[in-house]
Formats: sequence, C-alpha cells, structure tokens
Amino acid sequence: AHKAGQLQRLLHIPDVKFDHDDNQAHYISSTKEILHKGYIKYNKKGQAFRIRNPVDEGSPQVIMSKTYLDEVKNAGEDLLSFPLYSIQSFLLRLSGSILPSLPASHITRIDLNKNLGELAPVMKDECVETFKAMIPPCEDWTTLKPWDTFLPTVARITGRVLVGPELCRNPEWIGLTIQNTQGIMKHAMGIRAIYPKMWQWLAPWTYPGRHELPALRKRAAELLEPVFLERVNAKPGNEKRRDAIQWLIDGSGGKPITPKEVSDSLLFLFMAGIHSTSATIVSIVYDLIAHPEIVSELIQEIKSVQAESPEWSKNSLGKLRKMDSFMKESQRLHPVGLVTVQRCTVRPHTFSDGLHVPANTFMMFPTYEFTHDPETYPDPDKFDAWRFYRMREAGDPTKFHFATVSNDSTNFGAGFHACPGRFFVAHELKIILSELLLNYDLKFVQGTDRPQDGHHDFTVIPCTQTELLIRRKHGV
Ligand code: HEM
Repeated sequence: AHKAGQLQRLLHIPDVKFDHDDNQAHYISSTKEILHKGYIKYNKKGQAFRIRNPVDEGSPQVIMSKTYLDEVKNAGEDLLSFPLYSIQSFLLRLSGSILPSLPASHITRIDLNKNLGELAPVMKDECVETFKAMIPPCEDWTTLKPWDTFLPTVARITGRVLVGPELCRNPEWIGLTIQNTQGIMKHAMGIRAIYPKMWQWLAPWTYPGRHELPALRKRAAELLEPVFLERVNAKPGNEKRRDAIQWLIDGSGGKPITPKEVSDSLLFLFMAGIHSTSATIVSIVYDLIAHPEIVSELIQEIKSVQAESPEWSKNSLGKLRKMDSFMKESQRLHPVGLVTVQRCTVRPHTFSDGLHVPANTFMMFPTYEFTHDPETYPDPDKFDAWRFYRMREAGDPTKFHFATVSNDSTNFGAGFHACPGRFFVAHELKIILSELLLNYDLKFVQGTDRPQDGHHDFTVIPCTQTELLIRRKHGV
C-alpha cells in the first residue's frame, strides 16, 4: 500500500523510461541515458521528470530542471533536507550506521577552511612520505595501479589533516574508515534484499548484519580515546593542535563530549571525503597521460610559482591557474556522480510554478547534463584543459575555479550544503599533482587510450584495474 501510495502521489510528474529492457539492471548500468533523455525532453523546457528508483521501487526519484535550483538552494532544512535524503536512501537509522554529522560539516566549513594555508606544507610532507612508501624510486619504468596508489595517498593526506599523525598512519584506523564507508552501502543493500519496505523497521532487531556497523564504531572510538584524552587534559597554555579532533572538541562549547561522538563525526568526514577525492585524482591522472601536450605547460607553471614561493601556501596554490582549470575540466568530463543536490521533502511543497511534491520525495539535479549542455559549455564532449582558464581570463577572475559552485557548475552541490571540503580538495589535488609532475614520468601500459569509466546507478567510477607505467625522473 505504501509503495502504491508514494507512486500515486507523483503520477502528475511525467516519467521517463527505457524504450526497451525497462528493467532494474538496465537502470543500474545506464542511468546516464535515461537522464539525458529526460533532460532533453523535459528539463530543457523547465519541467521536472520522474524516473524509477532501482534500489527502492516505492520511491521514484524526481529529476529537477535548473529553473528550480534557486528555490531549492533557498529552502530551509525543515522543507528540503540533505541529511534526511542520506538517512532515507542509505537506511542509516536501520543499519546502526553513523548519521550525517552537523558538527563535522560545521568544522569543515569554518575551521578546516580557515587553516588551509598553514596546513599546506604538512600535506605536502605527508604526500612525499606516502609516495616514498608507494612508488618504487626507480628510474626505469615500473607498473603501478593508480587506484591502489592514490586511495592510500588520499587517505593519509586527508587523515593527517583530520586526525593528526598518530591515527592517520594507524592501519587499523584506516581499515575502519574504509570498512565503514563500504559497510553503509553493503547493509543498505542487505536490508533491502531481506525486507519489503513495510517491514524494514524490524531490521534493528532482526537483521543478521545489525551488529557490524555499531561494533566498528565502538572500535573506532576506542582507538581515538587516548588521543582524545590527551587533548581534553592538555594544560591550558599548550599550543593547540590543528586538526578535526581538536576542532570538534573545541566546537562543543564546553558541553561534555565523548570519544564516540568525536569518532562518529570523523567517520562521517572520512566517508564524505576519501572515496570521492581518490576517484577524482585517478581520473585526473588518466587525463594527464591522455593529453601529454599539457604536461610541459603545467610543469612550467609549477616551477614559476615555486620560484617565487618555494613552500606551498594558500596564495601560491591559488596561482596554479592552469592546473586548476585542467582539474575542473577533468571533473566536468569524469565526475564522481551524475546527479548532485539530492534532497528529501520533509513536508508537502508546491514550487512557485505550481509543481507539487508530496512529503518524502527524493529530488535531485542532473549535474552531468548541466555540465554537458552545449549552450553552457561549447563542444561539451571535447577535453579542453584550459577551458576554465580562458573563462577566468576573459570574464570574471574570481569565478570558474575548481572549487567554485554556481548554477552551471554543481559537481560540489549547491547552496548551504555545497561541499564544505571542496577548497581543501583543491589544495590536496594540486599538491599531489605537483609532486607527480615534478618527479615522475607516466604512461599507459598499452597504447594511449584512456580507460573508460564504470557506471553504477548515479555513481561514476574510474577504472580501478588499469595499470600505468611510472619512472622517477632522472636526477631529481
Ligand atoms: C572530489 C572530492 C569531493 C566531492 C566531488 C564532493 C562532493 C560533495 C557533494 C556533491 C556534496 C553534497 C552537496 C549538496 O548536496 O549540495 C558534499 C557534501 C559534503 N562534503 Fe564533499 N566532496 C568531496 C570531498 C570532500 C572532502 C575531502 C570532505 C572533508 C574533508 C568533504 C566533506 C563534505 C561534507 C561534510 C558534506 C556535507 C555538507 C552538509 O551537509 O552541509 N567532501 N560533497
């Protein structure tokens, strides 16, 4: 009854389907086609459309046109909620998972961003150390799987900034953060496989995997506890550490806070940050190798910036304008998701043009289509490394940065919830790329073909199996 109910309430929104093989598997492998079809047929005319939700048949998804973006950005949390979307779509309250953490988003938005400049040299040191451990120091070509190299690199650099040197290199901590991210997906699927929607509420009592995520969270809190106690018991005059543990403790405003609360917030940040950044750098590396003509210009830019300021800072990283443009173009062509700005309606709502959506509706925007619309990005399928560099030079130099969000550039979301980690990501990627470009040569094992992305539902995954050849540059 529930299933029919929600669908019934959305029947006034046109649905878009496959002309043939309109089945679950086709949705999971080819959502991109459906989004394109609906974008052309409805979104371009300012209308929303509805598509099947392959993992939750009872909750169709509404794909909004750009004309609704400002209204969605301005809507309060009591009307359109991002945390509620995550809770409902990943069944977070049923699997024993962490929940979206407001304090974690807050300290990323405020404290991490305030400290970015000072953290840049620390991030570079961690990158150099990780490369030493991961890449053979050989001046002959050796093979390397970029996913297996850059996932740990990103985990360590991000970890260094979020949890400091003690935990960021602790293999058990790193393992827990990865298992937590994977476990959330696994258990949402597990619960859906066992229970029809109307019986899912039983999962916290009867689902066989219900103890896994809580046990993992408990262990993470135990690992954090000694570091946590050191911080809370530190003498008042001691210099404070610059990391998320400290900011979360300080942000509690003197209210008692437990290691578990802090470690849950940290697990949330690792979930938001590691996989997305790793996938992005792997795509960037593939594009770098596929377009060797841009390498020397990038190296020249790094060297001229470093000649003025040898140590990375907010200012010097900001001067890597060509690199910034190249990164944004790579993300435009190879994003980590086809849709962003996912929201769930808390109560029924009627938009200003009369579109009515009931409570509990999943809505989202087709970012891939926005960033491949020839009216906004001429020749949209062409890789043009300096596209955004030229837009900055010709137009407004404060716009079109990698970390800029606008109604034409929504890979980091939009409005209040737009990714607060995006400025950090821009720094991290520039530091990793500079290290690679200055010290290593790279090429594909066979030919020069860039590996294709994988697609699963709305997720885009760069090929994790491709092998590259790498060698240390002579004499560096
Ligand atoms: C390339 C890497 C990344 C991408 C593509 C990405 C993308 C996104 C997107 C699309 C959202 C949702 C925005 C919206 O719906 O309006 C988001 C939210 C968020 N991201 Fe990122 N992100 C990345 C890396 C990171 C990192 C490294 C961190 C932390 C250090 C982070 C922390 C967060 C947090 C805390 C939120 C929730 C914000 C809120 O609810 O207000 N992200 N991110």
